[in-house]
Amino acid sequence: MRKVILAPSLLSANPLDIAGDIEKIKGQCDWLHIDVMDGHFVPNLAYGPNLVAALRSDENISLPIDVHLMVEPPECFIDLFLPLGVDYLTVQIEATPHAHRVLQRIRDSGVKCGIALNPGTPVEWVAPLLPFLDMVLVMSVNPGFGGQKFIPQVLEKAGWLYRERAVKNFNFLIEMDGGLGLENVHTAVRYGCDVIVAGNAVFGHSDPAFALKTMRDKIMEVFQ
Ligand SMILES: O=C(CO)[C@@H](O)[C@H](O)COP(=O)(O)O
Ligand SMILES: [Co+2]
Repeated sequence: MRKVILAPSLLSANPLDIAGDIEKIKGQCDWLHIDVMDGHFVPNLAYGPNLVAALRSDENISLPIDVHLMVEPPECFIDLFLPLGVDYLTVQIEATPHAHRVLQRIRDSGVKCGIALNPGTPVEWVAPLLPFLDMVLVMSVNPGFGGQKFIPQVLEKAGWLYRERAVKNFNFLIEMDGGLGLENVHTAVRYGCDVIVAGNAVFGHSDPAFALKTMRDKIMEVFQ
């Protein structure tokens, strides 16, 4: 059985009580997913290094931190995050002509590197990068906002990555982000996803820990 990682997105947490929301879910999740938005690559603004630093220095929070940079160009911003003790730093492939160089810099700093693909970006774009990647993030909504509708056509990208990884013996994780919840989490896992990001389905629920536990149960059914 594959280990499936649940990574709630703090974009949908209560901005006035992020620590309180993390306290509610920390027994039921594996990572924390943090969205960074620049108002340029995406039409929204969200989170930055100060939140990441505050989370990392909080002794009550030991969960791995997965930072999703929706900023252009990422090479101008990665140095803000690399010294903070993040676990994964993911950049969008559409945001730079120098994806390989950016990934190398992330890796050289001892941080795991990921590349994200918008729904309209062909998955083959990442093919030359696969040997150097720790994670591929398949966006299942257009980036910029939480609470959007899942785009099912992206599932095939996860399937392609899963097969490519098996055939060529690569090590990257396959992450999916956007519009995921109780009704489709099992489908994403069936297509090969290892990391499930969910914002609205978790923090929009009256009991976020219960929402995560129910997602976990749905995932378990895939392997039975
Ligand atoms: O990167 C993004 C949005 O750009 C995500 O991480 C969202 O935060 C996911 O939220 P939901 O679609 O699960 O509500
Ligand atoms: Co994200």
